[in-house]
Amino acid sequence: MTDVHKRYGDTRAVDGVSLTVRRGEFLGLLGPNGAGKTTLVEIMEGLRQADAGTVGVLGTSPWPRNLALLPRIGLQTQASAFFVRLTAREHLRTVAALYGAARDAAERTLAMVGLTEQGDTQVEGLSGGQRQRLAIASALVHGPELIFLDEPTAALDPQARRDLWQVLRDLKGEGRTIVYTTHHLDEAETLCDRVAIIVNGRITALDTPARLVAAGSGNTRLLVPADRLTEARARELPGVLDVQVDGDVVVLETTEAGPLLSAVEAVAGLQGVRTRTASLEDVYLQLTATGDR
Ligand SMILES: Nc1ncnc2c1ncn2[C@@H]1O[C@H](COP(=O)(O)OP(=O)(O)OP(=O)(O)O)[C@@H](O)[C@H]1O
Repeated sequence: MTDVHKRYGDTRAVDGVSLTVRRGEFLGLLGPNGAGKTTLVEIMEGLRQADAGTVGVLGTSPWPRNLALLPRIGLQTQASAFFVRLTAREHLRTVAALYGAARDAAERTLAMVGLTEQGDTQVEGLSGGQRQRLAIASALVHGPELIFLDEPTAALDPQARRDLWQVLRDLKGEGRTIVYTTHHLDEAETLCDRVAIIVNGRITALDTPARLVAAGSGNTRLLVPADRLTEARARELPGVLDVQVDGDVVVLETTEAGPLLSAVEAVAGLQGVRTRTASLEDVYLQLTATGDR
């Protein structure tokens, strides 16, 4: 897409975005609530019309609504619709039939998202996380080339989240293209080939997680139990750039971890002290700190 704009009244939800997703790529869209991620994805999906700019999906235009694209893309949105009176299996078979997918596709996809045991449960009797997995299954059942997932792991418990990561890795391994939004930065760092950080309708960073982290702050953080070091005392230590109290730890930021560790050892001892190098979350917080929320 090139120079895409979308306004709602005075709100510039998408404000001049140019972005190319490569085939087989796993692209993460990150950004604060209201940054414009969903609007951007809905434009790519053909669910919303851009005010300006050009959009191409799998070599064709998604708007006006392009029926030929539907079998080739899979969508899971934050407001996925279900046939609530059907069982999970019946729901998925119905979706599979709508797309003309192979007969065994529903069963395979149920297993893929770990819902085989819930196959005979009515959709309205599924838990929030199970419904979310069914929504993901509905996006995948017809084997689409391009998959859009909007916060797919939001309602999932830690084990289900890890299981879905594996499903996503397998899909990528099959050569499928995945565009997904998430607020889990650890997840984006592990899964995505590239991430785009969106603030106020604009892409403020777009690169591999490793390069974004390397280009961000190279600072190291020392985490010291708060019962052993006060914030004021921490600020007096040599080489400390910043101090923050985060629950029961004092976080000291420095470029020179060695001398600071020695100073911390002298005043507080090293028991329970941890170090943490920069992560995608640190870069994200830096880039989004000045954005209006
Ligand atoms: N249908 C709409 N009508 C009016 N304003 C809208 C509409 N949809 C979104 N907006 C506004 O556009 C901006 C971008 O919203 P969008 O849902 O795209 O953000 P998002 O990044 O997906 O947020 P979240 O992380 O909360 O899902 C917000 O300010 C939102 O209030």
